[in-house]
Amino acid sequence: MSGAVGRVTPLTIAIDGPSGSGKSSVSRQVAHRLGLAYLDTGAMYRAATWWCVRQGVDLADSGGVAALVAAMPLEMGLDPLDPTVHVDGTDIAEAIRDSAISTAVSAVATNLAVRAELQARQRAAIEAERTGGFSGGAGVVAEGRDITTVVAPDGDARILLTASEEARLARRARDVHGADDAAAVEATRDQVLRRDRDDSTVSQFQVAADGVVTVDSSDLDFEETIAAVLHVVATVTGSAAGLSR
Ligand SMILES: Nc1ncnc2c1ncn2[C@@H]1O[C@H](COP(=O)(O)OP(=O)(O)OP(=O)(O)O)[C@@H](O)[C@H]1O
Ligand SMILES: Nc1ccn([C@H]2C[C@H](O)[C@@H](COP(=O)(O)O)O2)c(=O)n1
Repeated sequence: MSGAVGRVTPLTIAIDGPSGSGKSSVSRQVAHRLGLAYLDTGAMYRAATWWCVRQGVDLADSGGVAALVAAMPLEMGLDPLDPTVHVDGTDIAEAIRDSAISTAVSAVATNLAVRAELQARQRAAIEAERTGGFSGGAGVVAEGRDITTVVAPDGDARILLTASEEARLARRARDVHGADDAAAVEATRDQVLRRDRDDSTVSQFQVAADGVVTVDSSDLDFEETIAAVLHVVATVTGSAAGLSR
């Protein structure tokens, strides 16, 4: 529980961006510091992919995949300090980060019926946080690729978090390979750039939509990026909400 009970106006903060831009790590910290819940929508697409692989469906079978995802018993835990992902009672938080899932996830995320199903669940989770849920009604930071544009276009703050291709590849290489030398960066290219190419066929996350504020983290360190996002939240919500919560 965030201790946010009794606060007046719930906040929905929507953050989109390409792979490696820092959405997940920055959103978690922003949510924690503001006493909000944290919704990792990418984890939901990863969970759907894990579930389909587990059930043995061919990911190219769009009808089969859509039917499985429609019935997927997914539970998302929205504590920013300990976000959890369970499907059918199994904790899959680690399994969905496997490189096999990272490689396959775009095939599921570009299935339009899957998107409609998960977007509906995401809207429901956001609404639940505006009235109760983990945050006690304080609200949520939801991040992904289509949150500012499709899932929460009326969000109180909408941010596109970007970074140069070079910065994103280096960050992901350090995460996955523990180094950002040329070999590590090359080995990361598919998981960052090819995935972004595939994912951008169904979502718009490379350029900010109308009313969405861009934060470019290429030359910012982690703390500076969090501060920049908090500053945008405080500015666009028209109060000190983003700083005092
Ligand atoms: N401003 C920053 N400066 C340096 N490193 C950063 C910055 N922001 C995030 N990072 C680091 O970059 C890595 C990738 O960040 P993160 O996983 O949050 O990106 P993402 O946009 O959610 O990626 P994906 O969509 O592929 O899951 C993490 O190790 C994170 O700590
Ligand atoms: N709102 C979203 C969130 C994620 N996706 C897709 C794009 C990614 O390939 C995949 C996993 O996301 P990640 O954990 O890397 O942020 O899910 C999407 O299409 N829409």
